[in-house]
Amino acid sequence: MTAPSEASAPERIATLRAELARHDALYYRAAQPEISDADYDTLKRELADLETQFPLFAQADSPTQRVGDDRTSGFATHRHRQPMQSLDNTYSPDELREFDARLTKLVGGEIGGGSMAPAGENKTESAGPLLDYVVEPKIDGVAVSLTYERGRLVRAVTRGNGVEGDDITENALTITTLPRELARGDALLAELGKAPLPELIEVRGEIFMTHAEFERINAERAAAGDSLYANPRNLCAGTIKQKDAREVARRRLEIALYAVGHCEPASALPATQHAVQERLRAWGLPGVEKFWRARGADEVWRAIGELDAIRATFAYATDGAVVKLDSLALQREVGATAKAPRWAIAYKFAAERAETLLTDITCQVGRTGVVTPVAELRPVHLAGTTVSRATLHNFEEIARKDIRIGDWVFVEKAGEIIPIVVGVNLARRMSGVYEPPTSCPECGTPLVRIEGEVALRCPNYDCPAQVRARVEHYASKACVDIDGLGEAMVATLVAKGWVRDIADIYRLRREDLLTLGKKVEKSTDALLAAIETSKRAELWRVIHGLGIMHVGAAVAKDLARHFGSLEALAAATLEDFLGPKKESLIDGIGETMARAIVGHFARAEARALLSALGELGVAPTPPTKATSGVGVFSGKTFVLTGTLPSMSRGEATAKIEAAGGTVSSSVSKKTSYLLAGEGGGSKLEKAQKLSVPVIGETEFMQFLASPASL
Ligand SMILES: NC(=O)c1ccc[n+]([C@@H]2O[C@H](COP(=O)([O-])OP(=O)(O)OC[C@H]3O[C@@H](n4cnc5c(N)ncnc54)[C@H](O)[C@@H]3O)[C@@H](O)[C@H]2O)c1
Ligand SMILES: [Zn+2]
Repeated sequence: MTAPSEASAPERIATLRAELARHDALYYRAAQPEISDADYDTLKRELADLETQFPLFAQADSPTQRVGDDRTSGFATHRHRQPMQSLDNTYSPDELREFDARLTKLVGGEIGGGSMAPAGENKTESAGPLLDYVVEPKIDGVAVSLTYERGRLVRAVTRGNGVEGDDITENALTITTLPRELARGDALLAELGKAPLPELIEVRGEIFMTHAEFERINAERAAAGDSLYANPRNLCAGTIKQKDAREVARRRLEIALYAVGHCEPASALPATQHAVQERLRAWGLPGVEKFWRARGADEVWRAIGELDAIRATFAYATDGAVVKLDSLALQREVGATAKAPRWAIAYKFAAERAETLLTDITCQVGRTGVVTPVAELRPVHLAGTTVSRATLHNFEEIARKDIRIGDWVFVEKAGEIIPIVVGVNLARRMSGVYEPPTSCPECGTPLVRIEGEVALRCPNYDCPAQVRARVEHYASKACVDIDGLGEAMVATLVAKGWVRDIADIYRLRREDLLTLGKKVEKSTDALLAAIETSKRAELWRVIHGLGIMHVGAAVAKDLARHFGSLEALAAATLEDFLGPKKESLIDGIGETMARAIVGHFARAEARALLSALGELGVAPTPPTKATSGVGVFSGKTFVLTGTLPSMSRGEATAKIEAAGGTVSSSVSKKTSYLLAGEGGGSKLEKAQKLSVPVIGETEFMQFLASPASL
């Protein structure tokens, strides 16, 4: 691209600013970015370069000068005692060296003494003494500031615009590994007076979601026919901004702390970043997986290489290394710009990218008939694996990226995420337009587009692809769990014409199954026994197995608890789910879901299936009150009393229910635990009289974290 002239620069600058502002809103507020981080960083770099080149057009409120704003409506805002900044970032090793050179010059003669290596030991060309750094993984999550007063957690706030952020305390409290109280530190340190608890401290870190949790949620969504989340960072950002803490509790978020903002008294802090890390750990705060101490640019570079080599083994996504000056005194001395500290830099790892030929776009038909395009690629080596297929999400995305069969495309793999086609090499384009299919690749039925959805669907309930997926889902571990009825077996049964819907599983005949091969008697009998057992599966498993849109396992459990039978659920009307003002009457089930459920059972096929299942002897086991939930508190009944130190009753209730327990309002012999805070009166007496165990918040959190202690 040719650089704009003085005349055309203002226009390009204005375009870039508007584009960046749009992407900021998509990324920080909606948690639904349209472009990759690397593409975003490229745009931002172009703007920064233009602003340097044409200082006349530089502006204090340019996206290059401020922190992206994550504040959303519905949250109280809270001012940080010390601003939360962003980090300057680079993808270039040379710029990393420049960063070190700049700092070395800045603090030049002033360093010395104990922390420095003798000059003779240093093998680089740099003339000055080497600086001490800490190299940390850059966790790809959402920045958060926690305030502890006298050791007790009082608040969690997002970065917001850097000056003030959203108060997400209630949501953050669903993170089971987040300590409500700081530990008094290592006994030895405490004895030496080295880990005093500060009066007030703002601890900074990152809320994130592990790959495993991300995949669990996506698998559940896939099973429910919902669209998939793009990556753990976006899902985490969206989750932490949920308005209902119960929804947050359903997804397991985690946290790592790596820095301190404000601290009173300042003397409670050590003098270096590496010691801060150790101190945070001594206070019981989860820290980063690993950090490196490095002296000078060479060692920093080596540490970054080591991090890059092991970061794939971390449970969470990292998108770079953060290099920080170790001495806090020097950090203060070099200070910060409006947007980022001068004493730190993020070195970002570029997502690995490869170019290859798109040989075809095939279409997969899912359980609910949704047609998903898949890119078939000439096999290419990428981030340690051979990639021959990549997801294209939906047809709208193909149109937006203007992808055509026969194109040379760029494929990227960031972290563990499935490869995606990020764009087309237009210079090598040969072929014409791509037209999405108009009929089902499996059964030929014309495809339809449902109002308000981007997806194309095959509307044929008997479409073999949908039947296979439906039966597989019903028989899967997440549903009624019929051992022996996996993908291959289901495909065979459907191909034979023996199974045309879920109910046909219960019509399978032994003599037919025995024709499937020699020596299949044993496996046939095992399969038939498993099918028989599934007739008594827990109600929520059968509900989940029906494949109602938007209904995953968690919702199925709520429905089972609330309705108690398939018949009652199928007979429910919208009024059973929503009040006169469309407010939700059943926890966790909003309007979209309610409409999907009622709509599902309004279909003749769904009702026919239910009565067939009943006639064939399928009689799911309804939840009994005491064992309705799943989770560490399954079968336990709690009563709450008094004021808990760090959570409201609503929060405590949400946690208990999310873990499968129930909360009741009065103490009886059936009460498992009384969760008591300050000022619990009559309930406490009654519990003691009935010998109901009384626990405090700390024990409660311990139970949650390690159920073995129950
Ligand atoms: N794709 C998009 O549309 C889009 C839009 C806006 C921003 N972004 C991405 O976000 C970046 C800018 O966001 P940003 O201002 O949050 O900066 P950043 O994410 O690049 O770096 C700053 C953040 O890193 C985090 N961090 C993680 N580990 C850390 C550690 N060990 N020490 C210190 N901080 C650590 C902190 O939350 C800090 O706020 C862009 O460079 C881009 O990659 C993407
Ligand atoms: Zn079809």
